[in-house]
Amino acid sequence: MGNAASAATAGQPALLKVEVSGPVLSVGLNRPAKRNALNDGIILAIADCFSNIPDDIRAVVIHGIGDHFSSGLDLSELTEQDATEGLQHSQMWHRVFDRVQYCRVPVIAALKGAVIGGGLELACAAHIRVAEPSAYFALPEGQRGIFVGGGGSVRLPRLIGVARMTDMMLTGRVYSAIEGAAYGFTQYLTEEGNAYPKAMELAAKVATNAPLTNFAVLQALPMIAEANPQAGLLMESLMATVAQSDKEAKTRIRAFLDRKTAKVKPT
Ligand SMILES: COc1cc(/C=C/C(=O)SCCNC(=O)CCNC(=O)[C@H](O)C(C)(C)COP(=O)(O)OP(=O)(O)OC[C@H]2O[C@@H](n3cnc4c(N)ncnc43)[C@H](O)[C@@H]2OP(=O)(O)O)ccc1O
Repeated sequence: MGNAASAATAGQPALLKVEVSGPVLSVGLNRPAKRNALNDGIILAIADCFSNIPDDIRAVVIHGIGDHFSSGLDLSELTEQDATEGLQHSQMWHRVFDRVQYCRVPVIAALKGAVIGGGLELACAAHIRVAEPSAYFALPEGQRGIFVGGGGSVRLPRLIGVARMTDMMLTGRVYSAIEGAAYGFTQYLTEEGNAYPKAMELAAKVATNAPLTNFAVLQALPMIAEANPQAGLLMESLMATVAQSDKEAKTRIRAFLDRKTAKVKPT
């Protein structure tokens, strides 16, 4: 990867460890000594990385180097901010996490250890979340005297509901990996140490889908799900028509009919 923000500078390790594995881009938050706290440098590196996904990449895995996904906002950067700077800071995070959510290809988050505050908000912007038992989820903003600023109040209630997020924010309740799965925050719960390999395996799998189907799932489905039913059904028909008219769909359907492709079986 040639992006400047993720490159190591003057003896400092790169803030992101970016690796290519076939059609999958692996993006590791790389500040383990600070539990992958999100400072401006790492946020800008994420923006840079997600703005420059190479054309041949078909899926992205985001994960944390070390024992944790992320301890959230780097609190040492907040102490000097006034209200104007705070607003700019939060809106900068919004733009960056939007790049993750509206990424051209599916983004899978592999979660372990602390998934806290802004780290949880980053995970919310991914399309699939995979956790291992060490993962725990918390919003300690109330204890820090702040509010979520990375889009969490928009994305998290849509995943777990307003009531659970309210409880997390008011009481500082920490959800376990099992609760995260039960409440629909994560879609996969693996054995310890397996979240990243599982995320990479899933990424390799989604990378084999027709790009137009993945595009429809990432870009159209969220809008359809929030639209009024009539508008939603119209958008669905339009998207379905575009996808099934594509040569790729015709080739894939022909391959199934000719018994040249795998059947759908339970795993
Ligand atoms: C308002 O506008 C916003 C807000 C936001 C988003 C807000 C948030 O993210 S709020 C949540 C902030 N995070 C926390 O409160 C978590 C704090 N960290 C911990 O509780 C622990 O460090 C731990 C994650 C549980 C890990 O514990 P442990 O393994 O024992 O490690 P430590 O010894 O505690 O830490 C090692 C080292 O890392 C430093 N560190 C850890 N977390 C942070 C952090 N979040 N910020 C800064 N530094 C952190 C810790 O100080 C230690 O440093 P040393 O130098 O002492 O080694 C978004 C956008 C907006 O506009």
